[in-house]
Amino acid sequence: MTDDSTRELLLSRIRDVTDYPKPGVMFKDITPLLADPKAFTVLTDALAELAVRHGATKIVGLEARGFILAAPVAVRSGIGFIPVRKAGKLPGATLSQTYDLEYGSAEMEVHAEDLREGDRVIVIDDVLATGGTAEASVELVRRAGAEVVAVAVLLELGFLDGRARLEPHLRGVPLEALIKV
Ligand SMILES: O=P(O)(O)OC[C@H]1O[C@H](OP(=O)(O)OP(=O)(O)O)[C@H](O)[C@@H]1O
Ligand SMILES: Nc1ncnc2[nH]cnc12
Repeated sequence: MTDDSTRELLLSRIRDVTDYPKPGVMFKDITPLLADPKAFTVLTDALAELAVRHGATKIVGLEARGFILAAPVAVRSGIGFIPVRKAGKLPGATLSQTYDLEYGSAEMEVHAEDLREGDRVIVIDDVLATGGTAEASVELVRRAGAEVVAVAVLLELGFLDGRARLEPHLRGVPLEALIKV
């Protein structure tokens, strides 16, 4: 469980950048958190605890910031890491999914052989904004035959209503946000 002091520490290490990458966007920059080993460790431990609590057998991280968070969680929890990459970066046979996000649209891919029926996947990312990225990742994991047991993010941007968009697609799967603004 994430207590108030943990949430306060994590939130204090996220920097607001106005009008980035486009006018009107309040960008939540996690680089100060990554540069603070105590905060990064607290974050890794909290996400690893979620992975274990939900009985995950695979950790899916979303390129690029999701990789930074999910990789140490995989090591900490002893669970395998599966990268979901932006299109065109994976060398093997892939499944792909297009999606919209707060400031654009994109396509994500996963190696088809990395996920299969029986796998219990926790999807990890840094930010839930409009929910488009998370929705696409859930779809991708399910198309690969695996089960999504949780979606976990560091920060939920409540004012963008991503949770409401995502919930019908989650079909009861918990969306865990360590902090919400
Ligand atoms: O909820 P959404 O509106 O879909 O937005 C959330 C996504 O946006 C950011 O990724 P981005 O594609 O900017 O890429 P990056 O991780 O490579 O910086 C962030 O890391 C999430 O993956
Ligand atoms: N406002 C935001 N800050 C950081 N990452 C994001 N991804 C989508 N919207 C974002």
